[in-house]
Amino acid sequence: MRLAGRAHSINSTVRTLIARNFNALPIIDISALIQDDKSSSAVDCTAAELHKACRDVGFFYIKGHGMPDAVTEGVRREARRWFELPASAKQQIALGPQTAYRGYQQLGANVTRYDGGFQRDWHEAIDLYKEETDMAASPVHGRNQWPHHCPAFEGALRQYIDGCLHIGQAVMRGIARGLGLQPGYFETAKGGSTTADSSYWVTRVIHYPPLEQGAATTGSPQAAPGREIDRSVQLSCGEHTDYGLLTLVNQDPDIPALQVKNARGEWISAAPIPGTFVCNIGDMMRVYTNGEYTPTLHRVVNTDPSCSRVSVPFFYETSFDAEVAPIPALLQPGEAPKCAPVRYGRHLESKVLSNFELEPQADIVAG
Ligand SMILES: N=C(N)NCCCC[C@H](N)C(=O)O
Ligand SMILES: O=C(O)CCC(=O)C(=O)O
Ligand SMILES: [Fe+2]
Repeated sequence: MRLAGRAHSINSTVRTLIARNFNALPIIDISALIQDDKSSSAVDCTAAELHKACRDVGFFYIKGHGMPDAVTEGVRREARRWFELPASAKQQIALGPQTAYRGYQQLGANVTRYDGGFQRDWHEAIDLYKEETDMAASPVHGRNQWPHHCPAFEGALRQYIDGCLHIGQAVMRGIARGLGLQPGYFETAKGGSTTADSSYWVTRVIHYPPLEQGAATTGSPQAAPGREIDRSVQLSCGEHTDYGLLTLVNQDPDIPALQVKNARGEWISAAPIPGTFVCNIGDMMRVYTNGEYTPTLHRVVNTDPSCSRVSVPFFYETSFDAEVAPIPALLQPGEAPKCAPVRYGRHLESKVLSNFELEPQADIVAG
């Protein structure tokens, strides 16, 4: 566990820079958190491992999460079948401003900001969020477009989301403890409580076809002015950090494609390990910890021309209205917060509204 007298923040910044030269991602068994064994020293050990992983890497695998393989595999299998449907069937649940950005996005519709320009992501996906009917309050509020015509897929997704909410809450209890806070800190946080019920969760069901032969996947893309798309580089998903608290990635086995950037700028593979989720912290954790935990850049590059990959990341987030600010108990006496408070919902809106190309591109062949 963390001790009360903490190093001055300059030291902690230096330590973070050194420590972020990781070559591999830690694997953390969270079974003690899932069992919620309050008295157990196993919970303290797990919390200490989470603390080190969040501070030094920002990414880790979790095992012992209790979600049966049948659920993680089932949702990927049903997703794969759904993506094989004809484009016209998939377009019936197409997303746009009128669907609160919930539903299907075809190959190339998602873009990632890059040094002032934009780069097209080579994936198709279904985006779902916590349902919120007060549509006037946000452009992302609305109902989901569930794949109603595939009841097995819809059922698998709902079961998967319930399970992920439970795991997300348990891991956040461990992270709170690792920070020296009450385990339920994020559940009762002053700026907005985050529980399995209140989390403004997101899930993306993603299909990554192989990259086109000869596509450039390395090198620095040209900065493009305004919203111009840089076509010199093709990545399955461009380099980014996630927007909220905690991401859980359920990925196809045997296809290493997710890559995590260390402080030397090297890409470290987050290759699939059966029975685990890859976990990472998002932008809100940087604010809560006043920069001690920074979200790690990552990208997806599916270069194997014989493999098409499915992943189902689940984003466990704060409530939509949460006012996220540095946690006072984590500051040194007299230390001024350096991270400005953020309303999570506003941050999410700004990301989502810049993620889609508004005009369909003639050079994209609908999958
Ligand atoms: N909900 C989350 N975190 N989604 C992450 C997607 C990252 C890619 C997106 N085009 C972007 O530029 O952010
Ligand atoms: O597909 C993956 O492995 C991760 C995708 C991702 O980083 C995201 O959607 O935020
Ligand atoms: Fe991500």
